[in-house]
Amino acid sequence: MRTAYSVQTVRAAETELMARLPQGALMQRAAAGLAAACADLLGRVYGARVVLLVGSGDNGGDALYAGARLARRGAGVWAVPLGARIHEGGLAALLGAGGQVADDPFEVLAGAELVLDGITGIGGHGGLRPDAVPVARAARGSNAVVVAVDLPSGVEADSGEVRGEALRADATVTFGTYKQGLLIDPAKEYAGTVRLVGIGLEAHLPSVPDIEALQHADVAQLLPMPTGESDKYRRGVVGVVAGSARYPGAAVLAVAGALRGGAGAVRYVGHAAEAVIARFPEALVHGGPPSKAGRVQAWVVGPGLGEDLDVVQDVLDSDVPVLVDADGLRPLDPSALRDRAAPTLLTPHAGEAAALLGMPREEVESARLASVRELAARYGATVLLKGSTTLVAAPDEGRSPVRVNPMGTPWLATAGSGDVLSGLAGSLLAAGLEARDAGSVAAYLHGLAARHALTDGAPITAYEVAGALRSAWRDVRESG
Ligand SMILES: NC(=O)C1=CN([C@@H]2O[C@H](COP(=O)(O)OP(=O)(O)OC[C@H]3O[C@@H](n4cnc5c(N)ncnc54)[C@H](OP(=O)(O)O)[C@@H]3O)[C@@H](O)[C@H]2O)[C@@H](O)CC1
Ligand SMILES: [K+]
Repeated sequence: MRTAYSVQTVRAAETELMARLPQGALMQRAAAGLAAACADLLGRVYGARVVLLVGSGDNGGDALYAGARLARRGAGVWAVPLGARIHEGGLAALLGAGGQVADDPFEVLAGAELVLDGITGIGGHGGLRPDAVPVARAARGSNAVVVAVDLPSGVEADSGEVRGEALRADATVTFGTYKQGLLIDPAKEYAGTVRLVGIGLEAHLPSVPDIEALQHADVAQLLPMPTGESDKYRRGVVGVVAGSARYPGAAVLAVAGALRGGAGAVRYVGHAAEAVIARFPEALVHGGPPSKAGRVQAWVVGPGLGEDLDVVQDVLDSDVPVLVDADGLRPLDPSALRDRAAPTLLTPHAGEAAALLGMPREEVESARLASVRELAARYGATVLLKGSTTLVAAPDEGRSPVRVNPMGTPWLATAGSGDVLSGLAGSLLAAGLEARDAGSVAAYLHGLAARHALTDGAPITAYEVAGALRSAWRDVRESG
């Protein structure tokens, strides 16, 4: 599991730790780890040409002290000051070690092998300021390896947003813990390979992180596996209420996802039974209503329902876990959902989330973490907010971290892909996973399947993603 903390939590832990250490000790630890990572990347430090982009805060200080360490080992190091102030101790250390302040930033960048981006870290807001933009572009356009100090400059540390221009790094060396933005797109894409340097902060961080991301081994542990005693009912039956005469395809795609989620059987209820059976003879089909269709261990309701929304309440009246997606999200009443005894999992995209919260879509997009937490609290449901980084929050007032999906790909923004995801997550619910696990494991497998399907870099269809779920599952199992 990869975990991350908000800036507020990091600063509180830092204050606690600093009170026990001599002044400046923490920054020295950070700089030592940073210099060691740079030495690894350079291979040979002696004679290497290093440029430091230095902002006005401690992030610049880290860069200057690391630069001083490299200069002492024989590197040529030039600082490019980009803030109204500069960390004085760091600058003195650099100059004392034989480093210099660059006369012409563009000239030193043209010959650089390594650039340390210390413009802003957790204290930065908004994109790069105008005077830093041409310098950052020159750094990116050079042949140098760009290493971000703590975070790529120009990204939002907490939300992972990039509001203006940011400096794309080849690698990021982060201190004490991952910052939230390092796990959330688009900032995550700017970070390159992330290396975590321990500075003793760990012991002062709360045991429950603010956010977490599953990795292969976590998913492998959560995947349902049949045992010798399993029959199809013990493995779970998932009921899928989806599709309509107008949108039969949504039913086919949701069933395709459900068949590959580990449940023992899929029971389809709705007006697209012929289309479902034509593609999947193994599905059990019923005309409806869901409450008369026979026992299931979890329901999926919503994809492609169109206007036929009475079934949503019928399903919510059941006493088993229910996943509500797409059209099914329209008629939801928060207090009725909060009163359900069994878990509910909602899977909106940003537009649907905005409608559920009664706010403009842009507000959800610009505060996705806060929005998913708010939705979960208000509706008393686990919420999976789809997007470039899918987020999953439980309705427990922050007791469990928000899960972020590290496996997304922009190729998943394709028609029907959400229908596959809802069938898959519902199947995992029926197989016995908790709602937060079902949602986050489904998002992970779905993203991984898209990557498997994308073998030749050409566009993929939702149906192909469903088909690749088997190889995604195998990939996870083999590594677990
Ligand atoms: N916490 C820890 O445990 C440890 C922290 N450490 C390090 O300290 C870093 C945090 O340092 P920090 O607090 O001084 O903030 P930092 O990111 O350097 O920014 C400072 C100033 O930049 C400015 N500024 C703002 N936005 C900007 C923009 N878009 N573009 C340009 N400038 C912008 C703004 O000042 P202004 O110019 O507005 O006066 C702001 O006050 C952290 O990331 C890590 O590297 C480690 O050494 C040890 C352990
Ligand atoms: K930085």
